[in-house]
Parts: sequence; structure tokens; C-alpha cells
Amino acid sequence: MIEIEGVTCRYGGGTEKSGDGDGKADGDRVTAVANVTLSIPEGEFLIVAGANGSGKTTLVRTFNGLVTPDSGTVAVNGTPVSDDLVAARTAVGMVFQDPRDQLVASTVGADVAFGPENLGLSHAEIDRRVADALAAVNMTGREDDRIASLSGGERERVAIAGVLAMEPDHLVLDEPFTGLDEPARRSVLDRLRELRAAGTSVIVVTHDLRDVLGLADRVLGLSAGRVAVDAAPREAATDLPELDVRVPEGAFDDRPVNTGADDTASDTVDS
Ligand SMILES: Nc1ncnc2c1ncn2[C@@H]1O[C@H](COP(=O)(O)OP(=O)(O)OP(=O)(O)O)[C@@H](O)[C@H]1O
Repeated sequence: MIEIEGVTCRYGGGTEKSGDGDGKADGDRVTAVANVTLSIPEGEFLIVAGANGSGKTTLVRTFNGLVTPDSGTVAVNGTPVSDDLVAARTAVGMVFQDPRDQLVASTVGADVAFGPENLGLSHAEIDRRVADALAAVNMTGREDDRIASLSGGERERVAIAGVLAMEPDHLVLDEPFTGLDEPARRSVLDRLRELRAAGTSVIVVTHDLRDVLGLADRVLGLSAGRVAVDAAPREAATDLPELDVRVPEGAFDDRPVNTGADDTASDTVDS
């Protein structure tokens, strides 16, 4: 469970004067997130939507302490992030807006194995996680490819695999689909759906609601840092255009799964 209570985040300004939290500007400071309260339970697929600058990235970065709120609290699995940053970063896996920045090794396999190795897992477990994570991004068998020889989209997929291989309790993906081709996009969506069914909470920040809206349990729409929409996808779809978020035609028709599984099957937890 991720619990966000009265979180406000501001940027800029030389002085640390505390504002009253009732508006966007506070002297030179910009209020990016304004008094947000939210709980994300295990196994929930949450979309965070909103126009450019509405506070999506800032909000999700508080989940693992990359952004420290000016006021309010964030707790992950019952522990405040400010009390145990390591626990929060272990529990919350985050794929950044430009995930290519997350690559650390010279080959695909070494990069994806880097995180699990730091967890001190057995070789067999590391190999399993690397194989699973590469399958999820449609890169099975590419362990020995050099990162330097990969395209931008392939690097993005390796970065996503690196976070998947950590098997975090909560997975946050900030605009994860931008550079992905269609097969990779569908493969990642399939895996997100499986993870959700197995109890991982999946939080996707995106402008592009194609395919994902029908997968989500809940949609959070931000406007000027505030929660303007918090609803099930079908209900949210009627309100999102007011936040300048486009709802694609047939958003609920598409089946992103290419494995033959259907909604009913994916909702069955079989572990
Ligand atoms: N490092 C920063 N320094 C100053 N202001 C910032 C910083 N990061 C974000 N902001 C401001 O905070 C507000 C919210 O930004 P944020 O990146 O959280 O929005 P977003 O909804 O994720 O935007 P986008 O869809 O463009 O990625 C914006 O007004 C932005 O200009």
C-alpha cells in the first residue's frame, strides 16, 4: 500500500517560506503538487493523467523519496518514506521519463542483472529474473548485445527490464511507452497486467491512454497539482477531456494482450 496524505510540493525560490497551499504561485515558488491525499492498494492499476505541468511526475517521485514533499507524508507498506529511504526504494520500482539514463552496464544482460545482483540473490534466481524481464520487453536472448549498439527504443526497453527484474511491490512507470514499437508496447502491457494480477500495484503516468485505459482499475486526473478526477476508467473518460487529456476512440474496445488470455483469466491469481 502507498499512502499519500496531504502532500504539497513546491519548486524554486531562494527562501524557504512556507505557503498556505491554496494556489499555484507562492512568491517565486511554483506549487507542483497541492494537498494530494491518496491510497494505492496492492494489485491496483492506477493511471495518473493530466496536462503538461499538472504535477504527475512530481507526485510519483514522492513515492520513493526522489522528491521530498514540503508538507504532508508518504508511507510505503506502512513505513514513512522519510524514515526509511532504502525500504521505499526497494519497494517502489521506478522507470523514469527518459529511462535510458538508468542504464549502468555495457551489455544488456549485465545491465538487467545489476539490480538483482545487488540484492544478493542466487545466480539461478538472477538468471530467471533477467530472462523474465527481457521476455517482458520482447528482448529474449539479447543478453550479450552491447548497450552502445542499441537503438533509443531498445535502450528504453532494457531500462524497463532492469526495473522489472527487481520485482518491486509497487511499480511506477513515467511515460513508459514513448519510444516503444507496437510489439514491445503490447508485451510490456501484458506483463503489467500479469504483475497487477499477482498483487503488484502498477502506477502508469501517461498522456497516451491508448490500450492502458481499459486495463486500469482507477484513473487519477491532476490539474495544477490538485486531484481533479479520481474515478474508475469509464467514469474518468468523461471528465478527462476537461483536463486536456485526450481519450482515444475505442479506448475500452482494445485487448492489448497478444497471448490469448482474456480479462477474466488475468484477474485470477494463481500463485
Ligand atoms: N526541477 C524543477 N524545478 C522547478 N520547477 C519544476 C521542476 N520540476 C517541475 N517543475 C514545475 O512543477 C510543475 C509540475 O511539473 P511536473 O513535471 O510534475 O508535471 P507533469 O504533469 O509531470 O508534466 P509533463 O506532463 O510535462 O511531464 C510544472 O509547473 C513544472 O514547471
